[in-house]
Amino acid sequence: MTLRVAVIGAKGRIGSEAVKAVEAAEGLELVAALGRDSKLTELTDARVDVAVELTHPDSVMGNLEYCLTHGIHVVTGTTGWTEERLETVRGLLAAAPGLGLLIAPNFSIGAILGMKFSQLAAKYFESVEVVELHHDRKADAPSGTATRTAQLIAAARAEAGLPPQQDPTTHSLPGARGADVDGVPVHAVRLRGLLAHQQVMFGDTGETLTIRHDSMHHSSFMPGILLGVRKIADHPGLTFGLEHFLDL
Ligand SMILES: NC(=O)c1ccc[n+]([C@@H]2O[C@H](COP(=O)([O-])OP(=O)(O)OC[C@H]3O[C@@H](n4cnc5c(N)ncnc54)[C@H](O)[C@@H]3O)[C@@H](O)[C@H]2O)c1
Ligand SMILES: O=C(O)C1=N[C@H](C(=O)O)CCC1
Repeated sequence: MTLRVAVIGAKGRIGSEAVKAVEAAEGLELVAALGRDSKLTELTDARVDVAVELTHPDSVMGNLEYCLTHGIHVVTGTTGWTEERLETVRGLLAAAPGLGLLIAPNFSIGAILGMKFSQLAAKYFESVEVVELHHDRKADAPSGTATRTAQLIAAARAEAGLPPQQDPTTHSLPGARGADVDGVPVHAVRLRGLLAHQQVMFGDTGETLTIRHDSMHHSSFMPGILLGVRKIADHPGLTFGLEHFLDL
């Protein structure tokens, strides 16, 4: 059966790459490509099965609400997730049994493995800091990937009974020690020429371990998006993280 797919945010950096990927994919048909000025009714008019949502933290909630109240599964990579927003989408999904929503902070397989390796390493090191580096047009900071990585590390540390990290710094400019995500410092670099990069730095007595991932091109996200599109109908409810669709 051919899946009828839409891309919302089709003219954006990742959305335009997703349009090409869906068009080239076997078993998928691109039936709608929406930009900022498009009407969401185009989705229902085109009888879309799965919408790939790649827009902006200010737009994503409205798009998800339309899809989930009109019988359309969604795969989104848009960032800016908070517990409050997740509660809202859980409510929408509760009213739409059988529909699936995948929220993927990162679609790149390498980035997902980097998160997994960081989760594994977390309990063995006293210190950890996350540095994420992105292009200069990125809307949000820290990145969704870095936030998720820090949350996973913090949960693994807590589960292992590690105490909170100590920071003996007594003199610093505000922001110099990064943002605090569940006790893990996260530093965000924005630089023209970069795309999406992250290094997780662990330290303990006499050694460090750095887990680094680099996305050099938006094509790195496409296999993950296509996997999400193909699998989402079999995963009703909310799935947070593409790792749940991988055999990790
Ligand atoms: N999860 C991942 O792997 C991954 C990878 C790359 C980017 N992203 C995220 O995807 C989002 C988009 O990133 P980008 O670099 O492509 O940004 P971008 O600004 O290049 O593209 C976003 C596009 O969405 C459009 N848009 C905004 N509101 C819209 C709406 N209501 N309806 C339709 N279109 C709308 C904009 O006009 C723009 O063309 C960001 O949140 C980014 O962090 C996620
Ligand atoms: O380019 C972006 O913007 C990206 N956003 C995601 C994030 O915030 O983690 C994934 C990487 C690219």
